[in-house]
Amino acid sequence: MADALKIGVAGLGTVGASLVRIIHDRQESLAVSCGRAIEITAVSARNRDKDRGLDLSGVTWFDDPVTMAKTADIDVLVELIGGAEGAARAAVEAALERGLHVVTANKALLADSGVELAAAAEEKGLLLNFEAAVAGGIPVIKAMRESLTGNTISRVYGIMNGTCNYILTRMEKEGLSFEDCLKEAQRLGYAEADPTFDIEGNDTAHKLAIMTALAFGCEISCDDIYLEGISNITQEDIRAASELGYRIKLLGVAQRTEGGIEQRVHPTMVPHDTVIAQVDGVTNAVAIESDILGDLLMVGPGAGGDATASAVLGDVADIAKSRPGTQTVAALGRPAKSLEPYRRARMRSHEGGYFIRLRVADRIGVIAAIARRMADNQISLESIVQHSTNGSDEAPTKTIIMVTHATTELSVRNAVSSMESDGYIVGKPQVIRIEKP
Ligand SMILES: NC(=O)C1=CN([C@@H]2O[C@H](COP(=O)(O)OP(=O)(O)OC[C@H]3O[C@@H](n4cnc5c(N)ncnc54)[C@H](O)[C@@H]3O)[C@@H](O)[C@H]2O)C=CC1
Ligand SMILES: N[C@@H](CC=O)C(=O)O
Ligand code: NA
Repeated sequence: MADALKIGVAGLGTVGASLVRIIHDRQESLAVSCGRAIEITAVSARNRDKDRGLDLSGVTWFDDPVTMAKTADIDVLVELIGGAEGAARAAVEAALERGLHVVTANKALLADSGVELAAAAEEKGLLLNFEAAVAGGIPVIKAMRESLTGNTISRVYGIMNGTCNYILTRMEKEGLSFEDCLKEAQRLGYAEADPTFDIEGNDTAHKLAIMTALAFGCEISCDDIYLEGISNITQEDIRAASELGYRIKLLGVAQRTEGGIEQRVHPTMVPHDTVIAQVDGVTNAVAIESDILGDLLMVGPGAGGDATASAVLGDVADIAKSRPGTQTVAALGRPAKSLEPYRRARMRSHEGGYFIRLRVADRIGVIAAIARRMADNQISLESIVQHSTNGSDEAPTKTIIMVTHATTELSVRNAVSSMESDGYIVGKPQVIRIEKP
């Protein structure tokens, strides 16, 4: 049997601790599958004294992951710290500089610097593997960068954040509050260290940016993503969606349009009878539409220690099975130098259906005024429903819920802003895009 593959694990939190435990428990079967043993020879985390229930005997401890990357007796750095800057980035850069393969689950880092890191790895014939960075345990990166080679991809979309899907599911099914669901997602190890990244959509944007580069062969451009999170989704929206035959999901969508590549992350209404609408809890789903294969939908665990560690382990195993000089899988599916510049399609040109919920003053002529503003902007309505009077006796209000036929983002923005200027709207209008799989 070949020499053991020596790995150094930086970060022993939710994912790192699961990975160490799994490798320890499955040493023999891994050695058989990979044709060589996988040995953890070094680890680094913030707190050496914390009891993680791990057997770290014979493993060298480093307080500083960068020192580990530069000096430890390892072939692979596994970075499970997180964050686009700081220790995670410095450790990955140091590892590549030193000629070590890298496995990371860090989508924030890849969304920020994936192209540079991919180029650095390729220059040295190293593997930069990051299956866990998108949709946790689901093998979407492997599918995109290997299995779909030769396909022209027209759209990639999906539920890519377990925390948000968990929150939306429990709010809908159990009527729980947003805050309680988020706390539970944190307790279960699904959320990011800063959960705003989850609920405001940044984490989905990081993942989408990586998927866009793989799908369309372009540079990663996370800053160009239209971004809306789920923090202003209310029980009222969830109920209204359900009455109309939809469920609300936080989707990341990247699609080729005449104007360029459209990238957007926002709460989305998906028809109740579609597979993606039925994906609940921490489960993720990624749909890839391509010309040779057709439509592919991958569904599975999107977050959590073991599910994520499974993807990390798969990446490590790929390195164990590879042989020096045969590292041919480019990190972003094609040589980093051949990636095209990202050409952004403007969000205002986005076409689709819209759900619009308005609270309006309950007075004569308001419905007619709303209908006029929609017509002024060439928006055709699929349905308009007026809900019972609310507000106070002195200032009664009612809720209007509209679903539009396909229109443009610009038309909807203009219509809503005209209605706001008309002066009968109370509070902030809610606008949710509809996606038809
Ligand atoms: N938790 C999940 O379900 C998933 C997480 N990820 C990604 O995996 C990575 C790790 O996530 P978690 O395990 O959830 O995070 P975590 O917060 O549970 O663990 C982070 C670990 O990094 C260590 N660390 C932080 N700063 C350090 C420093 N300066 N030096 C040395 N160690 C340091 C901490 O001590 C801790 O052991 C992140 O990039 C995250 O986005 C990806 C997919 C799923
Ligand atoms: N916080 C992320 C973890 C996995 O990427 C999520 O909830 O999906
Ligand atoms: Na994955």
